[in-house]
Amino acid sequence: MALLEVEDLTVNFYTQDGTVNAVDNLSYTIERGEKFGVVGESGAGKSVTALSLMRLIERPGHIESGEIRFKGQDILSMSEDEVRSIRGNEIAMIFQDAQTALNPVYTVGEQIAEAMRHHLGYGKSEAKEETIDLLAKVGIPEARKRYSDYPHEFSGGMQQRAIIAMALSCGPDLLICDEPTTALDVTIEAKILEEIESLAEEFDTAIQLITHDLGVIAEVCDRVMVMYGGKPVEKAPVEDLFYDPKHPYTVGLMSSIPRIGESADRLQTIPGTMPDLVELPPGCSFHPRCPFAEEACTLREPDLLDTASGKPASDVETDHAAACLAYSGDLTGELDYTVRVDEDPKSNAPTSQITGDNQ
Ligand SMILES: Nc1ncnc2c1ncn2[C@@H]1O[C@H](COP(=O)(O)OP(=O)(O)OP(=O)(O)O)[C@@H](O)[C@H]1O
Repeated sequence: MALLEVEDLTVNFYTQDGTVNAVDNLSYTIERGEKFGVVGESGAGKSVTALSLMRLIERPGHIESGEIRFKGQDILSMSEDEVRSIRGNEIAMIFQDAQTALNPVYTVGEQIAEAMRHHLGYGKSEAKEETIDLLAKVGIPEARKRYSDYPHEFSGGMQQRAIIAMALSCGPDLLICDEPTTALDVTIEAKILEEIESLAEEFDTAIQLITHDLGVIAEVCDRVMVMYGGKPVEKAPVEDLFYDPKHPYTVGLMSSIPRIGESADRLQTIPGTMPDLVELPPGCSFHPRCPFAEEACTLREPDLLDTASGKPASDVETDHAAACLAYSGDLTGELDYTVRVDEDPKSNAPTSQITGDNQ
């Protein structure tokens, strides 16, 4: 049994402009200790998916259907008390904006110690010593002294480290990180990502890392799901995704990874924007932006298929799946792109360039 099994999750928001289908029939699994990336542009449904796992979707949002099984138990059918005992304890979450997660009126150390006392039943001095240990582990210098500092006395990077310490304080099995480094300087970003990765390894915590940046995924994750318009368009082990992307949207995302030393005007981005989720285009929702789109793409919505066999990903064991008519044999042309992967000496992340007639 996987640690987390999300099956056919559908989440809508009932707005004045109409029903926003933010997450549409989404399925994925995360194994124990696995680092799973979720990537896509703004509005793809990444955060709504994460909030659903913690059952934190509020009006006008509603989880319409699906199952979210954590260690085999369906989170969606649990009582509010049961969910509360899992939240922040077995499943922890780190948000982009650390400041909102720290309470300004308590010292950083007290907040973490309090979480430990509450969830783990530690005594006062035990919780304090454990907190100091944890602060040191996440890279806060002079942790004993900083224990009594208030959040405003910490820099942005330090605050984010404190949030990581808080999230890990109860030894969660799953850590959801939603854009954990977006608000930070790039040099601090790399360090924090390393920190998250090595701590997750030490605590054997699985990670669901949400980002719009494939470079961040390459640094940290084992497997990745690319989302577009509330649906997964590609799922693969990270290496396969980088060296052999199968969905044109993924290819477009890869060509937008900035490379150190490369001027911004040479970067390609995918023309167009995410469609309006109230009125999705017919057929494949990516077709208006896809350089390979044909008439069939405007008519038929592609299923997520195993790219090797063309069989539905829901029916077969698949390592690499994509939702594109190219894999069901419904396209007359080819997906004509080549991906060049350059190993960047300054980072572990491969970066890619797209060449080909259609780019
Ligand atoms: N409270 C809300 N009310 C109405 N619509 C919402 C609400 N929250 C999210 N949505 C809609 O759900 C869709 C998915 O949003 P979500 O925040 O999950 O995207 P995302 O991929 O996480 O993007 P970002 O990277 O900007 O956070 C968007 O179209 C958004 O407008």
